[in-house]
Amino acid sequence: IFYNFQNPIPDYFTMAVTLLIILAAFAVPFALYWRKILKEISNRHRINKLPSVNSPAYPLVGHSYMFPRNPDEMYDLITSWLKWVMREAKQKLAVVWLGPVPLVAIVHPDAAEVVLRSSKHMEKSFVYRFLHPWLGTGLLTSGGEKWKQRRRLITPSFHFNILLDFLEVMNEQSTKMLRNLDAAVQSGSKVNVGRAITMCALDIICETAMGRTVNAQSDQESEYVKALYRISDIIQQRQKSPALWWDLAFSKMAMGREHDATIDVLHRFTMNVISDRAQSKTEIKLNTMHPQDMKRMAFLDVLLRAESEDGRSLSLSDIQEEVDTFMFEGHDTTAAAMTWTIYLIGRHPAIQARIHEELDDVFGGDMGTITNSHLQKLSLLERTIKESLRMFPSVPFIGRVTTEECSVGSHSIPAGTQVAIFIDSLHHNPSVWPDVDRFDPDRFLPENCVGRHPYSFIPFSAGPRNCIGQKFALMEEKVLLTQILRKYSIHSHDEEEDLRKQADLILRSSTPLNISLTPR
Ligand code: HEM
Repeated sequence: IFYNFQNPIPDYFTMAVTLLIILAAFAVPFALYWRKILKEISNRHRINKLPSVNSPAYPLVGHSYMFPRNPDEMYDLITSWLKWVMREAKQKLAVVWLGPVPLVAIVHPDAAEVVLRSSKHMEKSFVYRFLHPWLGTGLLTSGGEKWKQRRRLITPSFHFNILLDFLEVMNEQSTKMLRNLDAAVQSGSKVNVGRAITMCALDIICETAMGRTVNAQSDQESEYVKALYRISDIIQQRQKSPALWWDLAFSKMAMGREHDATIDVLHRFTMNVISDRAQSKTEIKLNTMHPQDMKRMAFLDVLLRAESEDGRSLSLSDIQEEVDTFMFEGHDTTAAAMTWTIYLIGRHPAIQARIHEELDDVFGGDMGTITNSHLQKLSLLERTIKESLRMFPSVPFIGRVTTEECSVGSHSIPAGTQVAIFIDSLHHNPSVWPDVDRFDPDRFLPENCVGRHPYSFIPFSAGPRNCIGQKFALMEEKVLLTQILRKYSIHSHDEEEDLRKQADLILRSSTPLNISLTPR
C-alpha cells in the first residue's frame, strides 16, 4: 500500500515510516516481554542440550509427526522410545517434543528423586486440569499453600484406627463379591473376575469415603455408578485428543454437554450425602474424640470434624472436592492393581502354590472374617502385590511442572518445564532391576531390597506428595485377593506377549483378561 506504482522512484518518507512500523511491531512486544523472551530462548537452549528420544524433532511440530492416529497407541510409542533411552542410550531422562512444548520424561530413580523428594516441584502438569471440573482443586489437583493446608488437615483421616475400621467394610463387601463369583462359577457361565473386583472396590470406597452404600455389586444401573464410569471415559478421551482441549469449543460439543451433565449427577449425589452427614454429625471434635467414637466413621465424617491449628474447618464444598477425589483415586487404582495381580498369579502356578500354602498356614481352612493379624502374616501375598505393582503400576506416569531449575547429574532442567515421571518405564529400567520382565515376588524379600535405590519402586509416587491412600490400598488388595485365593485356583489364559497395556488415567489391559476360577 505504501508503494506508488505511478512513480516507482522510492518515496523515502514512506519507506522510513514503513520501516518504523515494522520495527515497532517487533520492538513493542520485546520491550514489554524482553525478560520472558530472553528466558524462553535460554530455556530452549538448555532443553536442547538434554538427551532426546531416537526420532528427530522438527521446529514447531517436534515429535508430533510420529504420533499415531489412534490415540490409544500413543502410550506404546512413548514407552518404546523410553525403552531405547534406558537400554541403548543409557540415559536417565529424555525430551519428547509435544509440538513446540518440551516434555522431560524421567525413567531413572536418580532423576525421579530430584523431582519428587523436593518440596519445590509439587505443581501438577497441565493434563490434570481436565480433572478440575469434577474434582475442583482437591488434594490430587491443587498446588501451593492450598495443597499444604489440605494435606495437613486430611492426613488424620488415614489414621490406623480408622483404617482398621474399614477392614470390616472390606470383609463385608468382599464376601458379597465371593458370593457373586461362586454363583457364576457354579452356573458354568464365564467369570469376569476384573469386573467383580472393580464393583467390589467401588462399593468399598463409597462406604468408606461417604458412609453410603451404592450397591454397585448388585445394582449396576445406579445413576451415580454409571456417571462415575462415563466421566472417567470422557476425561480420558479429552486428555488424549488435543482437539478436545479448548474449553469453550468443548462445552459446545455433544461430548462437552454430556460431560457437564454427568458432573452434575456426580456433584448432586456427593453434595446430598455430605449435607445429610453434616446435619447428623455430633459436635465432638476430632482431636478430642475417643477411638471408640471413631468407630465406623467414613472419611467424610472425619473431614467434617477436621480442624486446622488456627481452628478453621473445611466448608461443605471443600469436603466435596476431597470426597470426589477419593472416589476417583480410591477404587479404579486398586481394582486395576488387583486384577493384574490375579492375572499374574494365574500365569505362575509355582508362585500360586506357595501363596495357597501361605493362606492355608494362616487360616487353616477357615473361610471367616479376615483380621489385621491375619494380614500381617501374609508376607508372600504382599510381595506378590508389590511385584505386580512393579510390572503393572496402576498409575503409569505422573506429571509435574518444575518451579525452579533443577539438576540431574550434568543435566539441567529449567524452571517451568513440564516433567513426566514414567513409573512404568522406571519399574522396567534394566540398570535397576535385573531380569526386568521376569515376575519374581522375591525381589521384595528384605535381603533382596538391601542397597536398592529408594526411588526405584514408586507405584504410590514418593516424597511429600505421595499417595495418601497407600495403606488403605494394600489392606484392600490383601483382603480381596485372600477371599478369592482361599477358595479358588486361578488360571490366566492370555499370554504375556499378547497383552497390550493401555494407559489412560489408569494402566489396564486393552482387552478384558481371560481368567478362569476352579474351586480348590
Ligand atoms: C493401588 C492403588 C493406588 C495407587 C497405585 C495409587 C497411586 C497414586 C499415585 C502414583 C499418586 C501420585 C499422583 C500424582 O502425583 O499425580 C497418588 C496420589 C493420591 N492418591 Fe493414590 N493410589 C492408589 C490408591 C489410592 C486410594 C485407595 C486412595 C484413597 C482412598 C488414594 C488417594 C490418593 C490421593 C488423595 C492422592 C493425592 C495425594 C496428594 O497429592 O497429596 N489413592 N496415588
